[in-house]
Amino acid sequence: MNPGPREEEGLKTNQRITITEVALRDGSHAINHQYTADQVISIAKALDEANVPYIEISHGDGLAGSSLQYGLSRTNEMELIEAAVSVCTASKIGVLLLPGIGTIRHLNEAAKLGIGMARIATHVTEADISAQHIARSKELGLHTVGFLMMSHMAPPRLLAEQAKLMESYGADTVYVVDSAGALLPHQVTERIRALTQSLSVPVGFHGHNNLSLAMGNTLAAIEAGATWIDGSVRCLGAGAGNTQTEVLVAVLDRLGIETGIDVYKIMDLAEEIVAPILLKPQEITRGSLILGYAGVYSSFLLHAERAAEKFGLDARDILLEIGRHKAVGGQEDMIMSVAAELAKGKREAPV
Ligand SMILES: CC[C@H](O)CC(=O)C(=O)O
Ligand SMILES: [Mn+2]
Repeated sequence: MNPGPREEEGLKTNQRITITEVALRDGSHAINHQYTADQVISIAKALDEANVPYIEISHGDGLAGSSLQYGLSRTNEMELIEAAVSVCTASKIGVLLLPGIGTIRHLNEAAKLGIGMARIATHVTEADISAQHIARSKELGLHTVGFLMMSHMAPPRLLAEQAKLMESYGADTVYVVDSAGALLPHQVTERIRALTQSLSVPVGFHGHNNLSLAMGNTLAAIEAGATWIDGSVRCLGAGAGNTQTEVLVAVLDRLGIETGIDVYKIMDLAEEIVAPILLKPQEITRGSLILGYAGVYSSFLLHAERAAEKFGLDARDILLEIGRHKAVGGQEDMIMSVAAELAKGKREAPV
């Protein structure tokens, strides 16, 4: 399959990378959490046939995210998880859980459906709230991942301390998560290195493409020692989306880095099954670019666009203000209040 010479310099070619496909979870943000069971079945089946090791399925904000605050799911996520488990033979289904949004009860329920992985996500400086959930996930026999969101907001040393906490609670892998797509390649390198130097467990990377750096950052992460990588077919994810899985698989194949994923099959499912369900192509629009520029949560984009329409504002002004407030995941309600304040200021400004 590999068509030509490999550019191996700098990357270890004997590395094996484990890919987690997130289009059915992070991609849920991009389609307003409107997945149907039929869509999930056809995507999961095709990912399984392409031999993708892990497929994450949950509301975009993790288990139990379906709410007025984060957006209501069209289909109960447990139904989606069950449907995906029933059609997968090679791929394992994973879930995302943000302690406080999802609870141990939701984790137990998902485990009963036959998942193989749970990723426990916290803000980058709040790893301590993951202890119980990581411990329970381990008791359930799941591959357990600590997922440190908004990693651009912590310097490498602090990030490594937080990762170490997750490892001490039992995490099998810890991820650097560039939720805002704000990290630059050298900052990814520094962060991944800080983790690989202080942890005994593998390190992962989850990128967003708001600054068009998802692929570059992912390669920097791999070069710095990350061996667990997230991708989304057709970039289907929050903001400008994630590292595009089918492209990543092809690039890694050219580099001689093993993923076990069938290059043609992952391309075909991207083109034939996922592309038709996109509401619009995952482009870097001025809105998503601002997310990376201002360091704002990628999943805030559609909320900010709605608030901009409601208050007659430019979504970029709202997102810049949210960036100044250093809002973290879970603070979606701030978007409407910030927009209301900006609109008030605009009305009251002297003409
Ligand atoms: C709100 C959860 C979030 O979408 C998780 C994630 O994928 C990220 O932080 O990038
Ligand atoms: Mn994400």
